[in-house]
Amino acid sequence: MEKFMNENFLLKNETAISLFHDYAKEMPIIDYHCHLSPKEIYENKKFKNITEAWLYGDHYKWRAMRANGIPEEYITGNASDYEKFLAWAKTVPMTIGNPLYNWTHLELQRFFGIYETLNEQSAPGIWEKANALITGEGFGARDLIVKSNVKVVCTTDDPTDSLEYHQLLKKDEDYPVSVVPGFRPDKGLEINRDEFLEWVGKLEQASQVKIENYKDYLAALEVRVQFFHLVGGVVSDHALDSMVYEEATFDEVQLIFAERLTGSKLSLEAEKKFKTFTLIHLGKLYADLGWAMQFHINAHRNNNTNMFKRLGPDTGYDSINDDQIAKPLVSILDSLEQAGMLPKTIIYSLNPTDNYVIASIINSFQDGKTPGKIQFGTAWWFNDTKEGMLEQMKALSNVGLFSRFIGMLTDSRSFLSYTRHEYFRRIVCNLIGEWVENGEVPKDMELLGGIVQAIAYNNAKEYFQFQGVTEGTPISTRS
Ligand SMILES: O=C(O)[C@@H](O)[C@H](O)[C@H](O)C(=O)CO
Repeated sequence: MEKFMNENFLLKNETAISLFHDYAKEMPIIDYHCHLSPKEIYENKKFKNITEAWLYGDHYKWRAMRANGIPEEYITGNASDYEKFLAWAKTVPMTIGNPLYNWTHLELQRFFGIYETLNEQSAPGIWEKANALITGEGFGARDLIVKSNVKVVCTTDDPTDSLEYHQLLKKDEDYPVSVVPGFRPDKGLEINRDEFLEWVGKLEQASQVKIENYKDYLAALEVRVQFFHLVGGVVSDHALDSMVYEEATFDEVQLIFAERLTGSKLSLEAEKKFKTFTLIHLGKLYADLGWAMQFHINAHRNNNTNMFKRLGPDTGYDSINDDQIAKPLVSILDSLEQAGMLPKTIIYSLNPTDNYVIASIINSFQDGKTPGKIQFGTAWWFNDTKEGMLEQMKALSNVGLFSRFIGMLTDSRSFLSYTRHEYFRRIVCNLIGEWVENGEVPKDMELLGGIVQAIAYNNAKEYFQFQGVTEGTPISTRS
C-alpha cells in the first residue's frame, strides 16, 4: 500500500516518477487566470492566522463545509477564526475523494512542513504550528507567490478598474513576479442586468469618453483595452454562461443600445445581438494587440437566491449549466476568422460533456503559425479534479495536440493554492508515464521531458508573451 501523499504521490510507474521529479517539479509557474487581489499582493498582506489565508474566500471549502452540515456561522458568519478552522478540520476527513483533501494536505506539507492529516484531533496542534509560521516572516502574500516559484500572476479585473496596484507593482523592479491585469468585461456584455446602466457610467468615468450611443460605448471599451495593455495586460476573459450567437449589424445594435439607455430591458434576441456584435468587436481588438481571449462557458451561477442576496456571487452556490455550445461557439470563432481577426483563444466549458466538442472545434481554427493558437482550456472549477483533468487531457490528446497545451491555472482566491500546479503536473506525468509503460509511446525521456516542461510552463510562456518573462525554452520540435 502506498504511504499517504508521499514524494511519488499520484505517480504510478518509473517513467512518471522520473518525468515529475526530473522535469516537471522545478518548473516555474505562470498563473494566467486567478482571482487574487492585486492590492493584497502589492501590500504583501500578512495573514493573522491560517483561517484568514485558507477560509476567508475559498468557496470550494465553503461548499464542502455546508455539505458536511456545518452551520453558515462557522463558514462565512460570525464565529471566531479558530471555530471556523475547527469546523474545516472536522470537514476535511469527510472530503476524501475530493481534491480538497489532497490540496489541503499538499498546502500543509509544502508551506508549513506539516505532514499530519488534518482532523478534529490534530486541529489544535496544526493551528498552533501553522499560525506560528504564517504570522512570521516570509508568509506575506508576495512571499507565498515567490515561494511557489510563480513568475506571472494574471488577475481578473473589471474594465473600469484603476489598475492602481498593478501599476505600483510594475514599478517595483525588485519583485521578481509580473502581476498583470486580466480584462474581464462581463458587466459590459450583460446588458439586461439591472446594474448595466450604472456600469456604463463607471465606464464613462474610467475612459473619459462620453457615452451617448453605441459607437461611444465601443470607443470607451477600446480606451480601457488600450489602458490594460499599457499596464501589461495581454489576456481577456469572458464568462459566457450561455454561449450565444445572433447575426447583427452595427445599425441594429446601435438601436438596441439606444433602447437600453432609456432604461428599458431588451428582448432575448436583442440581448443576443448586442452580445454577439460586442464580443466580436472586442475579439478584433484583442487580435490587434496580440492578446489571448478566454471563454468560460456553461456555468450556472448563483443558484440559491436567498444566499445570493446574503453573500453575493462566487460564494459556493454555482453549478454546471447544460446549454448546447457548438453552433454559437463556432459562429463566433468563424466570424472572427473570416475577418482575419481571430485572436489566440482559450475555451473552457464547465460541462465536461463539452470536452470533445471543444477539443474538436479548436482544430478548425488553428492557423499554422502559432502552435496551439486555439486552446482547450484546462479542467475548470468542478472539473478541477483528478478525473476531470484526466478527461480533459484525454479528450485533448485524442483529437488534438496535448503537447501544445498551455496547462494549469489556479483560478483561486487563496495565496496557498499554488500546490494545485503540483497536483496537475503529477497527473500529467502519470498519464504520459502510463502511455510509455503500456508501450504506446517510446521512452524518449528527452522528448517526453520537453513536453512535460512545455505543458508545465514553456508553452504558456511562449503563448502569452507576458512582459518581462524570460525564463524557459520553447518545446523542441524534432526535424
Ligand atoms: O472565473 C470565473 O468565473 C470562475 O472561475 C469563478 O470565479 C469561480 O468562482 C471560481 O473561482 C471557480 O474556480
